[in-house]
Amino acid sequence: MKLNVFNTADEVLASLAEFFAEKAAEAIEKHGRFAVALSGGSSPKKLHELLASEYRDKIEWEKVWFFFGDERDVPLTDSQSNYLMAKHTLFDPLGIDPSHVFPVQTELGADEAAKQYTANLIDFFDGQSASFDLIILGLGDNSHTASLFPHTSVLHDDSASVQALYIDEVKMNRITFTAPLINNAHHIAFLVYGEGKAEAVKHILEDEQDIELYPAQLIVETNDGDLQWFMDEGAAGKLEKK
Ligand SMILES: O=C(O)[C@H](O)[C@@H](O)[C@H](O)[C@H](O)COP(=O)(O)O
Repeated sequence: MKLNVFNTADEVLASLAEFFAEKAAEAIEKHGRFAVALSGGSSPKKLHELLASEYRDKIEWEKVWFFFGDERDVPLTDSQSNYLMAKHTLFDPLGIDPSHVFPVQTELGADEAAKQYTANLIDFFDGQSASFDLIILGLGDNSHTASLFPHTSVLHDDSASVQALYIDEVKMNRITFTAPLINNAHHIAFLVYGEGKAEAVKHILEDEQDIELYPAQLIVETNDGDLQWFMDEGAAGKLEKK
């Protein structure tokens, strides 16, 4: 696992954008496509905007396939939709072919949408266990990532799949990759900036193992995958070891 700590959020975003481009080039070179699962929330917005501007001509976007590590159970036209955020900040500015984007079909209802997404992944990965070239993750100040929230049943799901569940903390259904599905990726990148995340970062990286309290501890490097953190000094501020 590698910690990349920068002075400012802009430097964090620039570094992750470059990492995205490098992994895209490697994957396209190796197997002709780049499959990436995006994170929701607000942190990735500026990353998307950077990719859509500075990297417009530096990545073979027609060979990139987009998925979502989690989604809120809202219409895809709802301002809370992770898909809609990515559409506005990345897909539309780059003119991404909609057939290269896999929204969670929330119009089916959360349970059916999760089942359908799991089936979509099996199909996309030709019946093999889904192994994304890159999964981008955020970190909530309560130590959740994707929609793996504290004290929820999905934390104990050892299937590499997509699950739907009601999250009391946010009073809504969420659809989420399980930890094994995330951990099966070749590259996992946490994008975390701001002092508000410092406590959660310390819990994940330095405190005792307690996945019920700190679900992002579930995200680990596996044999052929690498895990990197892209943080600013604010988010890393409570770490003893940097
Ligand atoms: O759907 C979501 O909300 C995200 O996938 C979630 O896991 C997010 O990454 C964290 O909550 C951090 O969100 P911010 O980037 O807005 O702080």
